[in-house]
Amino acid sequence: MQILRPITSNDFAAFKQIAIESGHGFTSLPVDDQLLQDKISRSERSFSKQLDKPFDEGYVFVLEDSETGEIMGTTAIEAAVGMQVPLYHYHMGKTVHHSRTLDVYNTVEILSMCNDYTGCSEICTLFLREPFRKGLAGRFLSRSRFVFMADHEARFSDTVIAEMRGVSDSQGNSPFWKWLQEHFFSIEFPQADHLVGLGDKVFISELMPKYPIYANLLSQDAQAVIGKVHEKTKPALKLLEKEGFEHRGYIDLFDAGPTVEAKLKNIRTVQRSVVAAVNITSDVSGKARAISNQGLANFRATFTDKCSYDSTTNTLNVEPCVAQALELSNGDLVRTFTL
Ligand SMILES: CC(C)(COP(=O)(O)OP(=O)(O)OC[C@H]1O[C@@H](n2cnc3c(N)ncnc32)[C@H](O)[C@@H]1OP(=O)(O)O)[C@@H](O)C(=O)NCCC(=O)NCCSC(=O)CCC(=O)O
Repeated sequence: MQILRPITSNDFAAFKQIAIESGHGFTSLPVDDQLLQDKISRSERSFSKQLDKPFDEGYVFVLEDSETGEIMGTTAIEAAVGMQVPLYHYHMGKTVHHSRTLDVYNTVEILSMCNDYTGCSEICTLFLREPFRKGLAGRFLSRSRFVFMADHEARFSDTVIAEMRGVSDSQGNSPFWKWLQEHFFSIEFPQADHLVGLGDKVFISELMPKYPIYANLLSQDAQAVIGKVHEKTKPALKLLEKEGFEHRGYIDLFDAGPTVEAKLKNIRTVQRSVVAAVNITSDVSGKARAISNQGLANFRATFTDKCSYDSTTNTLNVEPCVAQALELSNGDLVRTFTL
């Protein structure tokens, strides 16, 4: 079975392998042993903290094949972003240049730097290793975060964002960054991206243009990637759009990838999942469902067709192997949704 659970220090080697595979532009997973270890320790502390509101917790999950022990992928949730180190975005607005005398009316797009998403929760670090990108695993990995958030609502903000990886090539060249580099910075995109991944963002406030930028003054190549995602990130965006996430004009400072947002309570998986009592029984089969045990440090979730939901009794019938994998006993409550 494929089990989603909190990361532990034993997962370090697999986590590092995922950081290597994720490549350039995947800011939240730099290949840096100390940083990856720190992320794991911070996650372990976050899962065990007693809290009634979010601050700077970071929850990291891994998807494990319980038969082989192989780690298939990872994902994470930041409880509240920008609280320790400022979180910057460009917001795309419009300004109108109008001359009645000359009968000229031009609408120009303006990029203004802001910290508008400070305090929001962020889903991030979604990565399923290439051999496993088939079937329902990717969908499960993305959507399961929302059931965790629904079950531990007080730990998160009511607004959830996702910063989508923007366009860059296999060498890590980003057309948007190239323009910024030429005019304001002298370092390469992978180095800037790496510094941000390490949390070292001071250089942004030191070197970033201080005034709003007219988008039409950027190079054509830079303009073309504003609000666009990396080819490999299109499935991740599609999954979020199906959940109701929207792009409201915020983009990443460096690669111009879109940041999308949704209210936690409006996310489709939150709305459509149900909390049901478990009935452990043999020979059950039905539509594939995701099931979580609603735990915190002992959070476990899986997806299976060895289950069936009875809406009249609000009961989820599951086979013993499913109950065992999720550490469930008869009558325990689970959150479940159809995949
Ligand atoms: C994102 C995942 C985990 C998704 O897994 P899979 O690729 O197996 O998913 P899938 O079920 O095959 O595809 C999901 C949905 O995307 C659609 N889809 C597939 N390819 C597409 C394309 N090129 N353009 C548009 N849509 C596409 C599928 O039809 C499906 O929609 P239907 O359901 O309608 O059939 C994976 O692709 C991955 O690891 N990608 C590389 C890493 C990455 O870039 N991660 C995001 C970084 S940005 C980030 O982490 C923040 C965002 C976040 O955390 O969610």
